[in-house]
Amino acid sequence: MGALHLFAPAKVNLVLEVLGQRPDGYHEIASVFAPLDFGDFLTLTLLEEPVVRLHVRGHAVPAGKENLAVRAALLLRERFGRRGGVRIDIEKRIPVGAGLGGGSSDAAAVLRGLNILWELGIPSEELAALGAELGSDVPYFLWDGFAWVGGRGERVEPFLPQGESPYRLLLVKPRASLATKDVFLRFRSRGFSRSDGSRSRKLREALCAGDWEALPELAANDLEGAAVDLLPEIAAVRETLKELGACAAFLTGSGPTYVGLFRGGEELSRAREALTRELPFVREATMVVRPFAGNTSLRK
Ligand SMILES: C[C@@](CO)(OP(=O)(O)O)[C@H](O)COP(=O)(O)OP(=O)(O)OC[C@H]1O[C@@H](n2ccc(N)nc2=O)[C@H](O)[C@@H]1O
Ligand SMILES: Nc1ncnc2c1ncn2[C@@H]1O[C@H](COP(=O)(O)OP(=O)(O)O)[C@@H](O)[C@H]1O
Repeated sequence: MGALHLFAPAKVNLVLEVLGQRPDGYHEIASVFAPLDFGDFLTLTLLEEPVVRLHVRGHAVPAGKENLAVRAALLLRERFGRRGGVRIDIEKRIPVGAGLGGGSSDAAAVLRGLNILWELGIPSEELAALGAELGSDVPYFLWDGFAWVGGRGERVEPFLPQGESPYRLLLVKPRASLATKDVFLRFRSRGFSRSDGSRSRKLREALCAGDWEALPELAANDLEGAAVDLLPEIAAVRETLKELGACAAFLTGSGPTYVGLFRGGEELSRAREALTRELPFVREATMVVRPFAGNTSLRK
């Protein structure tokens, strides 16, 4: 029986703008997503019995049908009627409910992997539509690289920044997690101001022109006020990152993980040591700038 090893990267939102609420209740966003060299590892092993089994090491995640990776496999089986089953092993390194997109990345990896192992030949657009049924972030993870993302997450426009990022990232998450839904609800009920999408467009243009200096100025997240309302202690994380030499500190996704951008390795090491003493999850990472692989990578 075949097996496939997959890397499911974490993401950060370099800019996250909320443009308004849609008739379906979701929010229209404009965002720049960047993939990291840090993520989960998955192994998919085909089984003869028609079952989907899950084995997880590392951070605790929901078992069974609540798990997005399992849901991705069940969705494919239901739509494409495969007889066999699959065992999904996840080495869960991305913290859960962190704004780093871990569950969505696992689900996308399972969609990509089973499309290959079960020889389904699903074209990338159709796979992305299936992904959107599982979660707003899933379509992004079916692509490989930086992307401008719009709609509720289903509009994914990959782009290739020029040159290499001069920054190292420090990801810092307090013990508590935040549910995306609660953060959007708070955003609405507090009437936090909305954006017009120009920041995301500007950042995409700057990175495509190799202007990495624009990143610390443009990095921002409209959900930050709502996340801080729900978890006031995270405001201190931002301040500490700045005091420790980050050239920018911003929230990723619906939080509560903060991203510190560092130019120098020494400052980053000092910040990492200082924060590790206080907080449970502190991790260095790099944004992965690589050529956009395009549709064909999904059909391999
Ligand atoms: C905000 C973002 C930005 O990357 O990040 P995360 O913090 O979750 O990573 C995402 O758009 C999140 O995507 P995802 O985590 O897949 O969300 P979903 O499961 O689809 O939605 C969870 C809930 O969040 C709200 N939601 C989500 C996305 C969106 N564009 N508008 C919304 O209002 C809805 O209430 C929905 O029921
Ligand atoms: N494989 C999985 N990995 C992480 N979270 C999962 C997974 N499957 C289901 N979930 C659930 O999805 C929700 C969002 O988790 P996650 O994707 O880690 O956060 P975020 O959307 O903030 O990036 C959590 O409630 C978590 O319990």
